[in-house]
Amino acid sequence: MTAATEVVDDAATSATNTFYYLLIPALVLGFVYWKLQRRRFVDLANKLPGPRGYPIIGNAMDFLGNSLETTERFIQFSFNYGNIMRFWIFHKLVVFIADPRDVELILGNSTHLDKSEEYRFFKPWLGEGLLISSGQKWKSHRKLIAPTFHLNVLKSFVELFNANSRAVCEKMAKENGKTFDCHDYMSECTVEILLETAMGVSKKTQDRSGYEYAMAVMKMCNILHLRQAKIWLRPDWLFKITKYGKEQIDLLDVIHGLTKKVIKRKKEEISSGNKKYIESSINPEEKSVTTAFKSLKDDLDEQDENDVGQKKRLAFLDLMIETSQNGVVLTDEEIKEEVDTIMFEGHDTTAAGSSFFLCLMGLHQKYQDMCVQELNQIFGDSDRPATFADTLEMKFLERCLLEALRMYPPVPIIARKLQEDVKLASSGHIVPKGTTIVVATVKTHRLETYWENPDVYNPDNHLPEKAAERHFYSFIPFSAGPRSCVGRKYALLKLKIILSTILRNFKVYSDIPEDDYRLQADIILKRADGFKIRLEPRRKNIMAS
Ligand code: HEM
Repeated sequence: MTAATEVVDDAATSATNTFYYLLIPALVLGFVYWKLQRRRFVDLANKLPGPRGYPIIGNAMDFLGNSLETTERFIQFSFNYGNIMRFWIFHKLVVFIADPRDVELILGNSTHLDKSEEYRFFKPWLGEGLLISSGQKWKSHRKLIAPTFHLNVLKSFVELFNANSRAVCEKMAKENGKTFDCHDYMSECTVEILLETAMGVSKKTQDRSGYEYAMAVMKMCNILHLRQAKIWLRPDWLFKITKYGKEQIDLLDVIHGLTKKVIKRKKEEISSGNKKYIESSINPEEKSVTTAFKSLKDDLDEQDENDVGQKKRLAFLDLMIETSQNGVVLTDEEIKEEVDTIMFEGHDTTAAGSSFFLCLMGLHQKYQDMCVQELNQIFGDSDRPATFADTLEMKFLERCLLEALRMYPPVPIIARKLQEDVKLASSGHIVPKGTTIVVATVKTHRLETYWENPDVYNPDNHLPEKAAERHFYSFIPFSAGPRSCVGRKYALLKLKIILSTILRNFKVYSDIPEDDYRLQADIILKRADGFKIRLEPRRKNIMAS
C-alpha cells in the first residue's frame, strides 16, 4: 500500500467516523423530540373524555361488529360522554365533537380542509374526486364544478325533475295499499335524474343500468363502512384477499361501467356538434332555492348573488368535457373521478333524505295534511307540473324536509385531519395536530342546548325567526364553510319537486314509530329495518291522466 492510498483511506475512515458521530446524536435527538411530541400528544389526548381502552389496541374492540351494532354502540357512547369523545385505535387518535361552537372551529376554518385518512377507502371508486381530493387540485376543481350547480342551471332542470317525479309515482302506484320499502324507488329515481340533468344523458339512451348502479352503490357503501369499522379489513393487502375485496371488484365493474358509458355518450354527442348551452337569468326574488342556510353563506351563494345579466352556462358533464377539450389541465381520468363523485354524492344522500321524509310524513299525518293544504293552495285542482316559482312557495314542505334532515342527516359524520392544535371553544380542551376529528352531525342536530325537545319531529324548528336565533353551525346537514356540499341547492330543489309530486298523488302511511327505527350508518345514514311505507292514491285517475 502506498503512502498516498493510506492517506486517502485515513480520510475516508475519518469522514465515516464523523458521519456516525453526527448521525447517532441526530437520531437520538430526533427520537427524543418525537418522544416528547408524542408524550405531549398522548397527554393532551388523555385529558379528553372517552372510554378506557386496552394497552396497545386502545378502543379498537369498540369498532367491532356490523354497522348496525357499531352505530347503536356509538349512540350509547354519546349519551355517556357528551359532546367530546376520545378513542384510540391502536396509536391513532380519533375525537368526536358535536358542540356547534367547536364544529365552527373545524368546518369554518380553511386550515382544516384535508379529509381524514379513512376517506382513502373511497379511492378505488372515486379516485381523487372532489369529495376526497385536497390542496390545489381540490381548490381548482371546486371552482370549476360549483358553477355547474348555479341557480340558472338548476332552473333548467325543473322540467326533468318533474318528469322523473311523475315516473316514480307511476312505478310506486303498483304498490297501492301494500307495505313496501320506498328506498329502492327513491334510489333509482335519483340516479336517473342525475343521469338526465348533471350528466345530460337523455332518457332514450338509458336502460336498466341506473337501477343496477344504485344497488351496486348501496353494496359498496356497506363494504366501505366495514373497512372503517373492522380493523383487519383496513390494510389493502389483507382486504384484497377477503370475500369483500373480491366483491368490491365486481361492484366497481358495474359502477365504473356506467360512468364510462355516460362519458363516452356525452363525448360522441358533443363531437357531433350537439352542445347544450343553458341560457336564463335569475329574477331578484329568485336569488335562492331556500333561505334556510342564508346565515352560512358559501361559494354557491356568492356565485348566485353576484350574477348579473344573462350568461351561457353548461351543465356539469358538458363543462367537464369542454374544459378538457380546451386543453385546460383536466384528464379523462379526472373527468371520470368527478363523474363518479357526483353520481355517488348526488344520489345516495337524496335517496336517504327523501325516504326518511316519506316515513316521517306517514307517521305525522297532521304535518302531511298541512303540506297537502299548502300544495292545494299552490296548485288548486290542477295536476300541472311544478315550476321553479312554485317551489319557492312550498315553505311548510321545506320545513318538514329540513326537519327530516335534522333528525336523520344522510351524512351523519364528517371527518377531517387536524392541521394544527385546536382549543375547543366549549371546554377549553386542546385537540392536538394530527388527530382525526369527527364532526358528529347526527348528535349536533339533537343537542338540547340548541333544540327544544330535540327528539321530537317539529317542522317549526325551521321557522325563519327560530333559525336566526340559533347557532349557525347547529344545523349542518350539508356541512358548512369552504368545503360545504356543492350540490346543496340542486338537492333541495330536486327533493321539493319529487316529494311534492308524491304528496299530491298519494296519501302516505307508516306504522313504525321513530323509537323503533334501527339506524345504520353505512357512510350514509339508513334504516336497517327498511323504509317501510304504504300509499293510497289521493285521486282515482291521477296516474292515468
Ligand atoms: C340531501 C342531500 C345531500 C346531503 C345531505 C349532502 C351532504 C353533504 C355533506 C355533509 C358533505 C360534506 C362531506 C364531507 O366533508 O365529508 C357533502 C359534500 C359534497 N356533496 Fe353533498 N349532499 C347532498 C346532496 C348532494 C348532491 C345532489 C350533490 C351533487 C349533485 C352533492 C355533491 C357533493 C360533493 C361533490 C361534495 C364534496 C364537496 C367538496 O368537498 O368540496 N351532494 N355533501
